[in-house]
Amino acid sequence: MTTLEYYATVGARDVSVRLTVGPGETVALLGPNGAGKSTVLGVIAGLLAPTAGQVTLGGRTLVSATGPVVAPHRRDVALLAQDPLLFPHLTALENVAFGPRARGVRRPQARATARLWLDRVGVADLGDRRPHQLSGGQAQRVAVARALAADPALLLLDEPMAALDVAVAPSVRQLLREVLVDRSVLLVTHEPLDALLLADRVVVVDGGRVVEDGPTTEVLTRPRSVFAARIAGLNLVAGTWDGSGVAAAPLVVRGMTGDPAPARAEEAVAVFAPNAVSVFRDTPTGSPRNAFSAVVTDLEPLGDRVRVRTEASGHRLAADVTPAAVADLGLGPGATVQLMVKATEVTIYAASRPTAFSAR
Ligand SMILES: Nc1ncnc2c1ncn2[C@@H]1O[C@H](COP(=O)(O)OP(=O)(O)OP(=O)(O)O)[C@@H](O)[C@H]1O
Repeated sequence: MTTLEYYATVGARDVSVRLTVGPGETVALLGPNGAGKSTVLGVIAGLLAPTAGQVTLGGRTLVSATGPVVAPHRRDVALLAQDPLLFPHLTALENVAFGPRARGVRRPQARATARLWLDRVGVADLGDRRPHQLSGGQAQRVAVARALAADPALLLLDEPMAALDVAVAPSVRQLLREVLVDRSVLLVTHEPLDALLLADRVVVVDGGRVVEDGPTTEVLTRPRSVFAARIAGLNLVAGTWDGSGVAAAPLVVRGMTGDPAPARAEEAVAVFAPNAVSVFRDTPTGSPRNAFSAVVTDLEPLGDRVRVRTEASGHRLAADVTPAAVADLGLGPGATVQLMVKATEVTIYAASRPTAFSAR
């Protein structure tokens, strides 16, 4: 169990991130496309050099913009990507034994370790197969065994379930839940379920900067960024607290202030669930509710409801309605609607951000 301390800038990509992974902690790194997640993994794995800052693992400097660099294979870091990337000419057992062998472990012992790991990941009977004789899920299990057989101080997971069949992903996710306990892990994922089930803490990056960093349940139940709100399935409008609502011109969203309460003129967010939003074709008169004019962009079935995605003056807002309402209102992409949400359904809190890191 080791601590990763990362603060590094990759100038050419305008990615400047500070994060830590504590001993035995799994941290999910989330963010939209192009946010900088792969850049962070690349710096840790030794594929990219930072232009400022440094990365240490267990107190050992892996890379620093000004100092020496530890070669990638000596970093004590294992990477599990969405593609298992097994050596095609080696059997599953030999693939798993490769890590211990590379560390100088003798062949019989490396094979014994590999057998234990294949058993642990549920494919003990597939040791003699070559990668082309394995299904996607089996190959990813072997890749998990290979990453862990080397007993790395830090495990990097890059969308580990993304390439798997939806029927197989849950069992691999469950396997990771078991084997990641007490390991230091940095997990890049687009899947909220991965973050919820696997991560102790979530770091959200956007535009090359950290915009949120906190315990998983805290970030996903009380998001402060549009991205975290989206993966948590919540609507979020960010703006300025004007004393009675969050002003995000031209919208003003009124609601109940939560903790931390915003100060006047301070950045604040208004958060509300899609099932709290009602959809109308015309504005009901005399309503004390929040009302936003919006255009439907997309409809998605969601259990016994339909999620209606809309754009309201540059804000993406979702409403969950019944299929009957979709038919009655004639909803479809391009339809103009009025969204209504009661102030009692909206929580407003200050959007204090993690301190920005700008080593340059
Ligand atoms: N090979 C590259 N050369 C130059 N710029 C790059 C390269 N790869 C990524 N970038 C840029 O670096 C920034 C961060 O990209 P990065 O790939 O780290 O994001 P990401 O969060 O991993 O995105 P995704 O979820 O799409 O994989 C983006 O502005 C991107 O355009």
